[in-house]
Amino acid sequence: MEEEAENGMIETWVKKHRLIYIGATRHPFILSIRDGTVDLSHFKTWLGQDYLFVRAFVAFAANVLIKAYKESGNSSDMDVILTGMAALNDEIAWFKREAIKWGVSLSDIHPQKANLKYCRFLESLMSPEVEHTVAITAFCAIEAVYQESFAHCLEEGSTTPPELQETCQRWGNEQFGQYCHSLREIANGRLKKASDDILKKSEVVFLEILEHEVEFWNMSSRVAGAKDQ
Ligand SMILES: Cc1ncc(CO)c(N)n1
Repeated sequence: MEEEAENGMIETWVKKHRLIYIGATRHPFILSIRDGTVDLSHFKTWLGQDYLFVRAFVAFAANVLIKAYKESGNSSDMDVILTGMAALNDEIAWFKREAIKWGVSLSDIHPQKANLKYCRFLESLMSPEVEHTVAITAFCAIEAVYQESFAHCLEEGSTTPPELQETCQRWGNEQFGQYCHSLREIANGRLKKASDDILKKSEVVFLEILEHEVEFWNMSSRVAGAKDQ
C-alpha cells in the first residue's frame, strides 16, 4: 500500500505542477512565519479570514462524507473523513480562543474577495453532479497545502516565533500528517480506477485548489476590511 501511494496520481500531479504547488506551500507569508519576520497584522488578517473559510470548509467536508457514504460505502474512507471533521470541530474552537488572544473580533470580520471566491468554489464542488473522486481529490489537496506549509515552519532551521508555534503545530503535527497521508491514499485509490474524464476533471480541480490557496495566502497582506468585494 505504502509504495503504491508514493507513485499515485496525486504525487504525479504534485511533480507535474510543481511551480504552483511550491507557490501554495512555500508562500512568502508562510516563509515570513518560518523566519519570524511576519507582520502580525497580516497574521491577524489570515486568522480572521481562515475562521470564515473553515466554516464553509466544514460544510464541504460534510458533503464529501455524504458522497463517500453514497458512492463508495467504504466505511474506512468514511472514518478518515470523520476524523477530519472532528479536527475541524477542534479547529473552530481553537480559532475562537486564538482570536481572543490576538484581539481579533470574529463577529466583525467580512470575507475578502479571495475568500468569497474560494468558498463559492467549494460550494460548486458540493453539487451532486461532482463525482466523489473529484471531491476527495479537492479535499486531499486543501488539507495537504496547510499540512506542508505549516510543517515547514517547524522544521529544523526554522525560527518561528514562540507565539505562532501553536498555529504551526495545529496543521504541521505528525498526526495531521498521517491524516493527510490517509486522504491521499483514498484519493489515489479512486483516481487509479477513474475514467479519463474523471481524471481530467480531478486534475483541473486539483490545480484550481492550488490557485485558490495562493490567493488565500496573498489576502493576508491586504488590509483587513478593505473594500475589494
Ligand atoms: C484556506 C485554507 N486551506 C486549507 C485549510 C486546511 O484546513 C484551511 N484551514 N484554510
